[in-house]
Amino acid sequence: MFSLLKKKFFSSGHAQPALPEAPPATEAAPPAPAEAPPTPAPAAEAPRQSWLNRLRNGLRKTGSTLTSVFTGTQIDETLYDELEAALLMADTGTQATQYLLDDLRRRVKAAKATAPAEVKGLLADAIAELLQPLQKPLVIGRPDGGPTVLMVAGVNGAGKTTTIGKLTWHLSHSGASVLLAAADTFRAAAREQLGVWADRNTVDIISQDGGDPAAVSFDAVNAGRARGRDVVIVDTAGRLPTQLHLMEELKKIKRVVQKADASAPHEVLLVIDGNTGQNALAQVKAFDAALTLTGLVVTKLDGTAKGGVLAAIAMWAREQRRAVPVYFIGVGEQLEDLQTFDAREFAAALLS
Ligand SMILES: Nc1nc2c(ncn2[C@@H]2O[C@H](COP(=O)(O)OP(=O)(O)OP(=O)(O)O)[C@@H](O)[C@H]2O)c(=O)[nH]1
Repeated sequence: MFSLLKKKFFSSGHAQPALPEAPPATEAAPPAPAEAPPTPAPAAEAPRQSWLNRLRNGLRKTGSTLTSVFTGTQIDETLYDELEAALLMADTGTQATQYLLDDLRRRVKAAKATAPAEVKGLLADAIAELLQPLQKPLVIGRPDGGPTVLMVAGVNGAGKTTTIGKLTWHLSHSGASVLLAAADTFRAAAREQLGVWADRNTVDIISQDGGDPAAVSFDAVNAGRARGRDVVIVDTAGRLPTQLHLMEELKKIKRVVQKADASAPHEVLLVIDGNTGQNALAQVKAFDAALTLTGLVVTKLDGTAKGGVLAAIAMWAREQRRAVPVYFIGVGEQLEDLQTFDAREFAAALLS
């Protein structure tokens, strides 16, 4: 699931996350490690095939309109027109739609395709190729042994905290020790929610009632280094890009994290709700302008009719001439519903 640099991560079996040291005043102590583990079977044991089935099911609403285009008998302008409408309906956006149609026409010509069913296969190839640059593993571990700091942002309800909880679980079971920072200092429920994930995973959490989110993040990075943690994950409060003061707060968190560790944050991740389609793309642009994102997590691809947004994001990243990988995608609320993004699997699931 991750590309883990440290040797110890490759050892067989699951390293137990280390117990935290005596907690400082601001820290909520994790419960006894005897606490029952969160949910079902470990991801490593969850067959990729079952995940692919869930992905296919999740994308059915998006895919059914697209695949219906290929039920005719001829490859003609009507087919391309219908495909254009279907791609736009799937929130692929005008640029990516035009790009895919042009690319598809070239592929159809080169393959001398004569049946719509062949065109469907060629479209899957075109989508997979467009999405390919989004596929990249998240690298955890630093040559100097310091913690990899992940800063996580997004609008309210996008799935940040849940994603962090799932990632923590996956990381812990890969042998990485994690420390969480509850940088939403204003909403008690948000801290509690992160605290539940910390409890479930038996990892320590730096949290503060009120106060400055940047200060909590600063403390967490220092604590992560002092305690030899492999990963520090900073959960920030949800915000809209239009809330300029809150976007300034995010920038400040990033700056202050940098003060605690000049090479951090090593990843600035935006969590987006795949169900929000083009709106999610607008969020990517706005958060990127404020923070320079290094990666994305797309949640709630279960039951969405807007799965084409990944193509729109790929097109945007292409224009930026920058890799902004989609490290993970989510198709549900269970631990194993968050998995790495694979361009070809996604394209195949979309058109299955
Ligand atoms: N169906 C589905 N639900 C999800 C997925 N990921 C997260 N959720 C749910 O989305 C809801 C919001 O998730 P949170 O993790 O609380 O979102 P957040 O971004 O931290 O929200 P704020 O703290 O308000 O900013 C929760 O009910 C999650 O269980 C997913 O992939 N699919």
